[in-house]
Parts: sequence; C-alpha cells; structure tokens
Amino acid sequence: MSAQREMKEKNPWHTPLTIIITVIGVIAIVALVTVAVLQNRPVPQKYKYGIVLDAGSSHTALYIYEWPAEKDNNTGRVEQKHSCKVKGKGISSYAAEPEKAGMSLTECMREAEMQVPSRRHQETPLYLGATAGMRLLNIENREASDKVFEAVEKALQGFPFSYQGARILSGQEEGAFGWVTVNYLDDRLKQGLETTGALDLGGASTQISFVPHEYDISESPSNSVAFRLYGNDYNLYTHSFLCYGKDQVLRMALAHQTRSGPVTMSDPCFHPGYSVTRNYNALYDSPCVSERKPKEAPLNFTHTGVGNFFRCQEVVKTLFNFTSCKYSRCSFNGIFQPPLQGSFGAFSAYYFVMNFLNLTDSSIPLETVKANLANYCGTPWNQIKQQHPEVKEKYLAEYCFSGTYIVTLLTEGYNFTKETFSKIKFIKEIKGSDAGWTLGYMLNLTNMIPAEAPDSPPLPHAGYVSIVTVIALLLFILFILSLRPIWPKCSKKPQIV
Ligand SMILES: Nc1nc2c(ncn2[C@@H]2O[C@H](COP(=O)(O)OP(=O)(O)O)[C@@H](O)[C@H]2O)c(=O)[nH]1
Repeated sequence: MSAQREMKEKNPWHTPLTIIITVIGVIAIVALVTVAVLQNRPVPQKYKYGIVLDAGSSHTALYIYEWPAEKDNNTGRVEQKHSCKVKGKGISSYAAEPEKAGMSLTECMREAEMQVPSRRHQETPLYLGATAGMRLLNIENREASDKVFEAVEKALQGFPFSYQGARILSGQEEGAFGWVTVNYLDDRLKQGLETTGALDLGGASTQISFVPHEYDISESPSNSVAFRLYGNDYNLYTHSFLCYGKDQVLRMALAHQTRSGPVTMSDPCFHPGYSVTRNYNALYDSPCVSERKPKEAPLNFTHTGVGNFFRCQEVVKTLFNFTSCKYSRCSFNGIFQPPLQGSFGAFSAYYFVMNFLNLTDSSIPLETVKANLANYCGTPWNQIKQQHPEVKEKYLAEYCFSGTYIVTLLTEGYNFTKETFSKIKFIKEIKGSDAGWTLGYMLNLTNMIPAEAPDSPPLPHAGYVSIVTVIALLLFILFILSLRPIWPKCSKKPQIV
C-alpha cells in the first residue's frame, strides 16, 4: 500500500509542471488549427453585378453579369446571370417617335431591378451600347439619332442603377469586344492559350476578328487593335462591314435585282411559290441602298421566289467587290485581311441561321452544307410553312437567303476553304454566357481584365489548412518526444525508486 502511494508520488507524468505544459501545448495546437480553419473557411458567396444593354439594329437585349464580390480585384470569374429580350424593334426604328425608344426598355429594366439584389442597385454599373442600326441612323439623320439617345438616357436614369452612359460602338470596338468575350469565356486569355477568332453576324453589320500569324500591323492600322491582357500581348485584326449584316445585305440583294424598277421580280433566294408585295420606298429607305433606287419605279413590286441556291449565290456575289485591293491581300471591298488563322467561333445570326438549317455541326463538310442548302432553297414555300408552323414567317422566308449569304460571305468574302471551314464552330453561348460584344465591353469598362497576370496565392485554401494541421501535429509529436527523459519506464512491475 505504502509502496503504491510512493510510486504514484514519484511518477514524473504527474508532476504539475508536466501537466501544465501538456495542457498548454494541446490548447495552443487546437487554437492554431481552429484559427487556420475559421480564418480560411469559405464564406457564403456575395456577388457584384453589371448590366449591359445591346441596342442592336433589329432588337435590344439586356444582359446582367455577376462576379464574386471579394474577387472583383481582377481574379473572379464574370458570368451571365440573366438576359432579357426587349419587346419590339431596335431603338433606331424609333427615329420618328424617340420617347417610345426609352419606354420600350422599361419592362426589361424592371426585370433587372428584381434580378439584382436591392442593396447592390446603386453600385451596379449600367451601360447601353448601340451598334450598326444606330450607326446607320446617325449617318442618315444625326438629329434623330441624338433624340433617340436623349430618350433612352432619360429612361435609364430613372432606374436605381449607376448609369454609365449610352453610346454608339465603333465597328472596331464591336469586333474586338466580341473577340474578348469568346476568349475570356473559353479561359484562353488567363491561360495564355492560342486564341479563337470571332465571327459576328448582325442585322446591319458583320464583324471578323482574329489574331493572325506574322501580321504586319503597319499595312492597315485601322484594322488593328493591340491588347495586353493577363501579361500577354495580342495584335488583333478586326473589321466590321457596315451594311453586310443579314437584313441590310438582303436589302442590297433586292435592290440589285430591282435596279430597273420592275413590277414583278423572280428571286432565286426565296422558295418556289413564295410571293409578297413590297413597297419600293420602304425597301430603299436605308443608306445601304438609297443611292441605288431606280429613277422610275412603281409604288410596289411583287417579290416571288424561284428557290435556286447556286443562282442565289451569284446574286450575293455581285454584292462583293473583288476588283480593287491596295494591300498585299484583301477580303472584299478593298478591305485588308491577313491569312485566316486558327479556329473561329461564329455567333449571333450565324448561329440562328445555321442552327435552324441543322448545319451547326463542324464535321459537316462544306460541300454537304451547300448541297443541303440547295435542297432547302428548292423546297416549295407551302411545304416549308407546313414543316415549321411554330417559326415566325418573316424569319422562315429568309433562311434560304441568309444561309446562302453566310456560306458566300465565309468562302468568297473571307476566303475560308473546305479545310478551314471545318474550324468554324457555330455557337450561341459559352458556359452559360451568350457570345457577343457585351461581356467584353463591360470587362473593359470595369477594368476586370488586368494587363498583367494577377499574383495568385501560393496555396489554395484546402492546401493551406492541411499544411497547418500537419505542422501542428508534427509539433505535438515532437513535443511529446522531447518529454522522453521523463517518460515512465515500461515494466510490468511498478518501479519503486
Ligand atoms: N432566326 C432568328 N433570327 C434572329 C433572332 N433574333 C435576332 N435575329 C436576327 O439576327 C440578326 C441580328 O440582329 P441584331 O443583333 O439586332 O443586329 P446588329 O445590331 O446589326 O448586330 C437580325 O437579322 C435579326 O433579325 C432569332 O431568335 N431567330
């Protein structure tokens, strides 16, 4: 009994100093790990927002973008949260009644108020960018264009967002920002990968943008945009062809075929059996065709379809001028274009048309695309209407023309061959965000893409916590080992000193 008590008293583990040191050691380690975990735990995500209105020639669309609030210092990913198609036509069509241009935006703006949390309203930038429709109105009637902008500004300022202005984008900006959007969404910029070219087809203009190999920038400075993004330099070639969007090019095709002012016109770009009455004044009411208006023409003409893809291609080809080129090489209309490079993303009306025609699959050879179009154009109008009762007649009637124009523009205009044609991907969106200039525009205006690569933390959160835990455990084991001289000896019999 007394020997046992003596053993207890002499057990070095039971000295008050050892107990205190052990307890402090354990508490310190637990505290260290807890602080590391708590400090670095993922907090519930908070977002910031930006709104861009794309005032196109045929319609206006509103896009809401969001990105993690704590990472707006250039590292957070910006994504499209919501989009809204404004009912009615593009703002340029309200030249005669500008207030209605402003009013037309109200419904989508109200949606935006609901989509963006109210505590973020005041800090959310709101931009409106107008493209070729307003470029044309500005050429045609400057005063009317200014009035439309006044009405739109007034309407937008009535909403609680941080209004940053409405302006017409230059064709160069439209092309370049479309390219930024596609490559940003594909993560090509941050990773410094080879970039994808961008092909955008609107109603009133069309853009081509890509980074060429060995491009001599001095040849045509107006077609070049230099960027430094995430530490990489890009020399982008871009060109916007005003009047070569699909609605204006259709006007040009109709103008070409009615230049003698006939009463009836047979059009290979429309289906056999198609027939509508068109008004000469309405057709020629655009700067893209106004100079071609026949001197003498009746009020109306009957537009009938013949449905012949190859003859339609001949009509479309007459709209491109291949005769003069003062550069080493040109696309058409005397515009410089370096050799095509790499893969391309084709969006906007390229996608609408090719998707309707079931021709978005890049593995379909160019020859098959043409054969399918020839077959489609030759199908009687009645049959087409029966097959697609859900599609708006205006769109439906024009797919033969638009498809023929797309193929002709790409091959004859931009010089895509049967090999390079397969490098075009017809896309609507990338990772949930629509392809188009709006995202690139906002990223640029909010400085969300830095010129230099941002410093990234050396370790991700999980790695950091694991390392702290492992080090803490090692320290604890080391501490226990350091107490070895005072460990009790291992023996069956209690040792009595
Ligand atoms: N088939 C089809 N065409 C569309 C649709 N939405 C727009 N478009 C057409 O696509 C073209 C692009 O229009 P828009 O963006 O307003 O032109 P931009 O301002 O010249 O770039 C126009 O010819 C529109 O008629 C759609 O949902 N389906």
